[in-house]
Amino acid sequence: MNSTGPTFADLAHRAAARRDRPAYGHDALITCDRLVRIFSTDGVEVQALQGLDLLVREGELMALVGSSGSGKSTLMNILAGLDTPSAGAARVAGHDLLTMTAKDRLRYRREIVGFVWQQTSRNLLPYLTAAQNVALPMQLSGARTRRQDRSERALELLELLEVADCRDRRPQEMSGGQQQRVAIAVALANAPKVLLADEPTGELDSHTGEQIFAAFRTANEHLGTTIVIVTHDQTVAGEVRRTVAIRDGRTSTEVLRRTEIDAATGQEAVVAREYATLDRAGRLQLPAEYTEALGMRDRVALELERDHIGVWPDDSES
Ligand SMILES: Nc1ncnc2c1ncn2[C@@H]1O[C@H](COP(=O)(O)OP(=O)(O)OP(=O)(O)O)[C@@H](O)[C@H]1O
Repeated sequence: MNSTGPTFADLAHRAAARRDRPAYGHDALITCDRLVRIFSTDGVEVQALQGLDLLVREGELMALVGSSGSGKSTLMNILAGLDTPSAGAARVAGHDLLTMTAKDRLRYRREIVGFVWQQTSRNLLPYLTAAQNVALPMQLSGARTRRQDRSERALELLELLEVADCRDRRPQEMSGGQQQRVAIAVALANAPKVLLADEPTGELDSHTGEQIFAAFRTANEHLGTTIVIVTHDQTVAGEVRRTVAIRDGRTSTEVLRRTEIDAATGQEAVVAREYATLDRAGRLQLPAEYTEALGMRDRVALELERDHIGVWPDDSES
């Protein structure tokens, strides 16, 4: 036996350490682990999600960005319980989205997640007033609530989102911005753990968009709801602490924003920093502008330094 190799005791120790290590995403409210979604239409396969990893902590308000076709809506539909992944793992608030039964799925959609869509018309029933729209999900949920309690809660939510004056109006009697705020109240009716919003400001002008974003922030701060917003809107993406970018069905970069106080002036400033996502297999995507600038292709040389890893163009031919 090679005397420099690990001893049996070493191997046992390593195995025990690996076993005791917390599972990936054990403390996250949303865990996507190597999520894959393949669509087949007319014999052509499209890999909309190609092993996407994402963790969202309880109480976070975060944005997802990415170019058209990168997989954002596919991910949102899976998290909303409307679609099932082809492979990988996805858990939201302890619910396994791959193995849920049809009954669990219905309960999940009614009680665990709320959603707000881009098309204002998709969020509200046209023949019900704002207050009735908000009360409806409570009526449909399994919990037995009194009619009076439902209307009180509906009004409280409309007040929180500053649209109490619209309580007796039907959607066509409200502006687009008011409809979206009522839609947020509907989504919050059953006190979901997670609120998902797919381009909620997409059909609105920028000023109204800001008001809608403020409504999400209110929900996050007052009710503690975890919120994930898909957006193309730079103002929205710039206002959250964390923006995750999706590229080709995978998370590629993250921008984190912190408030720092300038030592000299005492003024508060928001500092944003971009990070690349390192997946569980150790893969990371180098930005195209970096690799192109240095003519990097196919192969790069890596060197481990004391506090960083150096990446060099392939010099094997020279
Ligand atoms: N039901 C479907 N059947 C076949 N292909 C689909 C289906 N849904 C999405 N796709 C494909 O999967 C890929 C990802 O689509 P997805 O709608 O998730 O992108 P997106 O990032 O939300 O784009 P956008 O910003 O334009 O809404 C695209 O190539 C799309 O054509």
